[in-house]
Amino acid sequence: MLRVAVPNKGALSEAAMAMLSEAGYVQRRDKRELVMIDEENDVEFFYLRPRDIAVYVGSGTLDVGMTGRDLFQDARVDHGAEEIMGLGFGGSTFRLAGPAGRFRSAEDLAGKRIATSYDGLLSRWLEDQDLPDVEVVHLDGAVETAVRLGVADAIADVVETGNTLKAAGMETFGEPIMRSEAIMISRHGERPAGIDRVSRRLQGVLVARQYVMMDYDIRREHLEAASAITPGLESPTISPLADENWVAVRSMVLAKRTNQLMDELYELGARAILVTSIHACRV
Ligand SMILES: Nc1ncnc2c1ncn2[C@@H]1O[C@H](COP(=O)(O)OP(=O)(O)OP(=O)(O)O)[C@@H](O)[C@H]1O
Ligand SMILES: O=P(O)(O)OC[C@H]1O[C@H](OP(=O)(O)OP(=O)(O)O)[C@H](O)[C@@H]1O
Ligand SMILES: [Mg+2]
Repeated sequence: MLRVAVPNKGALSEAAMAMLSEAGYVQRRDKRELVMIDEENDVEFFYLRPRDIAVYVGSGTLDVGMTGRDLFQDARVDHGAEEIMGLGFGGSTFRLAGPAGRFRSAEDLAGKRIATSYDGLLSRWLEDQDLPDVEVVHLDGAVETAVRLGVADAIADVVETGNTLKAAGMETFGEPIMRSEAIMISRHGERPAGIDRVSRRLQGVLVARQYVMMDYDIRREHLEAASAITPGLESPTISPLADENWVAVRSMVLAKRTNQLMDELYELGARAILVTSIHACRV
């Protein structure tokens, strides 16, 4: 049975469970359940702190897990586990910040104290910088308050909307240290049985969320131009119509481009343009 780690709380938890449900897996209904066996799919889910998931997978105790890329790199278990796919949610940046107007670039950090909950990530970044005498101050959370309370001069933290920083009178400076999203990690070495099936299912969810199905009729002489507008993932499906001067075309397109593509196709002469959502798919 494949053993999969899922975030039990925090920013990634609900989206991770929603994605697994969409991929056809049974998820826990009660927050107190720590393990959930999905007999039919031969998978066992363990609900764990997202920060600990890299440790379980990295040590080989669990086969795969969902966590944040920033948390994975922070755990420094890169020899034990590897990222196998991005999951398209939980996006954030990991950035330096300080009191508004105090720092202009990372170079201004020489001799300063930086508070963070991600010491592994910050220390690794510092190793590549030429910044003498920087002290890393570990805090468990709410690091935005560290400067006001005098335990640090700057912070390095997760920034999504930036609202938390703003409310604390802080602003970011320098380039982001990293860009993160939820990822799937797998233990190194021999690929656990069943892992390809799980990742194919999740890939299917990602595609079903991003794409829609577009159908339209077009005169044969415009088919080539229309196919160039909607090339599909592999190539569009072309079906004959009763009127042999016309064909029906079916193609997957990016949902966010739907209206733009319909405009272009209409102007080319396409008619009866229909868009339907994709409930599930395997690509
Ligand atoms: N707005 C956000 N706030 C916090 N984390 C976010 C946000 N958006 C995405 N994330 C991601 O969620 C993960 C952090 O999750 P979580 O907040 O559960 O961890 P934590 O801060 O270590 O735990 P806790 O807050 O329970 O102490 C990281 O991968 C982070 O990049
Ligand atoms: O840019 P924003 O959208 O405001 O989000 C980022 C904030 O959210 C996280 O805190 P969290 O809620 O996890 O609390 P914590 O600091 O105690 O971990 C993170 O540490 C930032 O404080
Ligand atoms: Mg947090």
